[in-house]
Amino acid sequence: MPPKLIEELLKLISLGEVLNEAQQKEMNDYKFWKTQPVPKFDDVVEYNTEGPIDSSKTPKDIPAEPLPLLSEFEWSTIDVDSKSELDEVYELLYQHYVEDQDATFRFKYSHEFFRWALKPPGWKKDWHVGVRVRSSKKLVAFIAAVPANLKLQITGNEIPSVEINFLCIHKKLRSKRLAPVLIQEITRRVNRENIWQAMYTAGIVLPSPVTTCRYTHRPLNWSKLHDVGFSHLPSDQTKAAMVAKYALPNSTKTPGLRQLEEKDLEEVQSLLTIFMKKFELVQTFTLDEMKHWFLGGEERASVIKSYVVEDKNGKITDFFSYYLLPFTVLENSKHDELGVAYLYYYATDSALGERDVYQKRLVNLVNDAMVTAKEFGVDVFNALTCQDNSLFIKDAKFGLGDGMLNYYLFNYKVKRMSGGINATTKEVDTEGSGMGVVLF
Ligand SMILES: CCCCCCCCCCCCCC(=O)SCCNC(=O)CCNC(=O)[C@H](O)C(C)(C)COP(=O)(O)OP(=O)(O)OC[C@H]1O[C@@H](n2cnc3c(N)ncnc32)[C@H](O)[C@@H]1OP(=O)(O)O
Repeated sequence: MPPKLIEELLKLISLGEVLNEAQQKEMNDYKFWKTQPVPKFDDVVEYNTEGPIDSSKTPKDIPAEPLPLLSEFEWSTIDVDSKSELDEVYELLYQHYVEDQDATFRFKYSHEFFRWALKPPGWKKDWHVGVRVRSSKKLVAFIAAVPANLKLQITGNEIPSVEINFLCIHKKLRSKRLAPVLIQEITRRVNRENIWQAMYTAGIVLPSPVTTCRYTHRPLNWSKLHDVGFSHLPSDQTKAAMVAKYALPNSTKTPGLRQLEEKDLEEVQSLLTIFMKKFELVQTFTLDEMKHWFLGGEERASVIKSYVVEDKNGKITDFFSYYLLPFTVLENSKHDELGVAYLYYYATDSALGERDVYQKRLVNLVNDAMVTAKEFGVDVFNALTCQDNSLFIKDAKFGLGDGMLNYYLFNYKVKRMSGGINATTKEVDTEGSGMGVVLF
């Protein structure tokens, strides 16, 4: 049984889960969402009916002026190159973003993380949208969009899109219908750039998920997780047995494993493109985007770690990446930070061969990823059940969390796909998933 408090950690990671709105409303009760171009819960979509929901508009039809706000508030485009403005976003998210029930853990965003997450190639300042109190200038709400190209593998349809993230409203301004205003304003700003589709994830159920994935976690430093109070000792176990269970080798096992370098990008792009054919919905990457997302861009952000396996002939056969986003631990005498890694994109040419060999390869790669992650102070390694993660989750000793993450597309209907879990039991489905996109 995964320890109770690790479950809470997973809830925390599952954005929005803490809102306790798991109870699904009827479509008609979604006063805002029922007015938006999103599929209804009972819409049945087949491959031949996939496509935009509303394709009637051009940028000329979109108002040039921002949506009206109540007079005490004003729109404020955030300059993420400004340290003081990033500090304000940090402060807002730190105090008001997602937290566990006891408010013991909080995301510890760094400026570097924000710049990596908010400034990929094609980023627009206009898409980092804040709301301030007019009189005090205090930042009280935020939402962000970044460009992303999505592709449906079965139909071959490409969808120029944005990914929406970091929607956050000050706790004192909740339930005042400000979220729909933020969402409509970011939609307006994106539409002005002739982009009509978006992808986003949330713990809560909205009309209508493309798929639902589950969080899983793998303790790397069981003792520390126990120290900070969210890893309970099962009654039939000893501490030593738990530490031994999660012990990892000191060094990686796969011959030829090394950090990704800029010279590898083209080869990794080809490997990733072939590997991604396994999934139904994927993100495609230009070389510039690969440099940003996997090497940390010009700044070489250290929040993203990427590795490749180079065989004896100099060919790259495998690739994996994960990003680091620690938690601040409140009110603990021993530790004030928890290292957390999230599995990001990966690819392996073994996927083209026998399933057993592929599955074993994935387990080895993920174990190696975790060995490298220990060097960066990672205490717990998380993965969703998207991609082919369900093929290694059990063997690599990941525990199932109770946090669910729903994936959504705005203004595009697609056939629902597997999220790597059984729709009824929510247990891991060893057939893998159709979702190839990873958002953070
Ligand atoms: C083409 C370009 C398109 C671009 C846009 C694409 C869409 C992007 C969509 C956004 C993707 C974001 C991805 C992320 O960042 S997910 C992370 C969300 N953030 C958090 O969970 C942080 C903590 N919570 C908060 O800050 C607030 O509770 C938020 C801001 C979440 C809601 O504020 P508040 O609690 O004060 O509510 P309200 O009175 O203003 O508004 C109530 C309405 O808002 C609907 N609601 C509630 N939560 C969410 C949610 N997570 N996604 C979409 N809709 C949400 C809700 O169903 C209701 O509508 P309806 O039920 O009446 O219909």
